[in-house]
Amino acid sequence: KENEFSVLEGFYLIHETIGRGGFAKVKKATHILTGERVAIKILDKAALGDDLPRVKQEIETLKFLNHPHICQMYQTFETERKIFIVMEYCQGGELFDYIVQRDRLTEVEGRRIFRQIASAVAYCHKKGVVHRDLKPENILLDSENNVKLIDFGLCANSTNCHKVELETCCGSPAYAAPELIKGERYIGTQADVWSLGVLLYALLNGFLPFDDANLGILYKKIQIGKYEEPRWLSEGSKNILRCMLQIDPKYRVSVEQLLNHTWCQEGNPDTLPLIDMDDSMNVVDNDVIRLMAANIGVLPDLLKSRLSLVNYDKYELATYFLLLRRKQKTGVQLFRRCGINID
Ligand SMILES: O=C(Nc1ccc2c(c1)CCNCC2)c1ccc(-c2cn[nH]c2)cc1OCc1ccccc1
Repeated sequence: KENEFSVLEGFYLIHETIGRGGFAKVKKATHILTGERVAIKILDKAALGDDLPRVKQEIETLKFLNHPHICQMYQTFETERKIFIVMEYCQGGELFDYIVQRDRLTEVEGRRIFRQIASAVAYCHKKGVVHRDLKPENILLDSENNVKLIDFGLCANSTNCHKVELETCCGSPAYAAPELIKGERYIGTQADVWSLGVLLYALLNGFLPFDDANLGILYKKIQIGKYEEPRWLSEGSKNILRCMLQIDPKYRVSVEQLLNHTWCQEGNPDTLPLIDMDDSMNVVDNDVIRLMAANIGVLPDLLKSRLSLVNYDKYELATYFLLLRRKQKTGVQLFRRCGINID
């Protein structure tokens, strides 16, 4: 029996299991060349059964999403029995646990988290991707409690995601939009905005706007769309929640409009990555290329051309991404001094 990790040997050191999703196991690992921590999502093809297309869908989608608040995919491996997806390390765990530990977030903290989620979703919508399963369990946090959106297994990609109508009813009931649970044809971006409203409500209150153990009653509550506004909610937060939790999708705001809502703009609008992240993606970072080329012993231009074939089964691409993240985190000076010692 081939050791299931032999394909990773020499590239990654595998550590303990940190989480088990539905049909995935997530292990802590180290990217050997840079020493950076990563998380490796391991899926057993046989156990996946007819969920295999969802995983392929997630991999294809993550290939063209590059955003600081979307969990970055670095590399994928496939053996005859397993699929390995090397992901960004999110040691803050699930947003769900973060809220539960605090009962509910303050308005300042809730706004910071919500703006990061909304900027990631706005970026996806601009790229023609609707997530369709937005909920605290699908939002992880990194070591600085910054948001990392995960699980694009249910997402729908299409060039005109703002217009095309989707049928498949999916996602978690408590976060599902009225039009979605009515089984009507719906617009994915509008359903995502409803889920964002349920998410913000959960962040600020610590409980759900529509909840019931009985699914039928829960659906009724969502369609009526009436929810409690606890006394601790500010006028601004009540207003932005109303903009998202409109039962008629025609009256619901878009994510772009959300980011410009006064409530979102309040306080010090910290540097939100509103610029289109892909510009930075297309312009290859020369510091990283020079450092890598020197260490690997190839000419920068050759390395650039190898990286430009952005197919994720290349170790160099993972190395490039991780060094780029390190530079973004540590700043240029520190980065320039760090050599990668390849013996
Ligand atoms: O790096 C990830 N998780 C992760 C890493 C370290 C630690 C924790 C969590 C919290 C538990 N205490 C130890 C610290 C990590 C990265 C990506 C993905 C991922 C990306 N698409 N799909 C899954 C999943 C991840 O995890 C799942 C998880 C594990 C334990 C709890 C909460 C969440």
